[in-house]
Amino acid sequence: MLDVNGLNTFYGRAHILHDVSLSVSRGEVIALLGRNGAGKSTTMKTVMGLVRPQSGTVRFRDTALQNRPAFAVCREGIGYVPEERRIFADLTVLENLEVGRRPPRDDAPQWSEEKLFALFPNLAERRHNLGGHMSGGEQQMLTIARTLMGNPLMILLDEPSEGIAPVIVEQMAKTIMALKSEGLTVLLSEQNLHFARAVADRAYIIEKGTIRYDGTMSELEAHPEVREKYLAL
Ligand SMILES: Nc1ncnc2c1ncn2[C@@H]1O[C@H](COP(=O)(O)OP(=O)(O)OP(=O)(O)O)[C@@H](O)[C@H]1O
Repeated sequence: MLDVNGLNTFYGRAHILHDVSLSVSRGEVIALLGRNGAGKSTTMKTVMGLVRPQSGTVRFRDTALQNRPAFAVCREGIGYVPEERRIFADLTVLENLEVGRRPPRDDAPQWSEEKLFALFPNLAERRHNLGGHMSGGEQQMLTIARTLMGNPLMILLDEPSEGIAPVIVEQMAKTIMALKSEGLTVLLSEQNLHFARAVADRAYIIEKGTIRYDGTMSELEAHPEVREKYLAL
């Protein structure tokens, strides 16, 4: 569904991504693993058209996306949840969701507020609360829920477990599994191998902007030396 090939991305003169290639098939949950500063966010931003690659291609269902602006990438059906949660602090939970509403697509799971409240019970209880009054974990859930209101075919989640309480991390893993069972395709970035283990089918490991490893989660289990070399354990 998503095919990224040979991406080279620079910030100014700093060469950040080196020939990054990865692919995600329909219905898969794929983890992009790596330590702080390895290039996970830059990979996502490049796919989303927020940062322009100097070379390489991004194809989504046979449409070339490289060098397309972010709004066009969203319109093709890719939703993006950045690391810094971007909720509207002075809108209620319901209003935040309404902002994300886009027309349904025939070939993507369709979401309504009620369906999302079933998936995120914490948000249901607080539907009339202001976004700014929610905890970090709830804001993270709200950002994901608002992205789903756009009825995407695929979502990119940048470090969904970062900076949230352990009990919410567990809920987050369950939510991602529920999204997968709805047929949504997911690419998530993580430093937390434990979280990735719980949700992902396959993983890529990135270090210094280079993909060092790819394989199924069980293959990664069988290679402790890879985990030790490239991941925070
Ligand atoms: N806007 C920017 N300008 C210059 N350098 C940047 C910029 N954003 C990120 N970098 C650098 O690019 C490299 C990759 O950063 P990136 O944010 O993609 O890493 P990451 O794997 O997502 O890690 P993190 O968990 O810290 O976000 C780092 O060395 C970082 O310092």
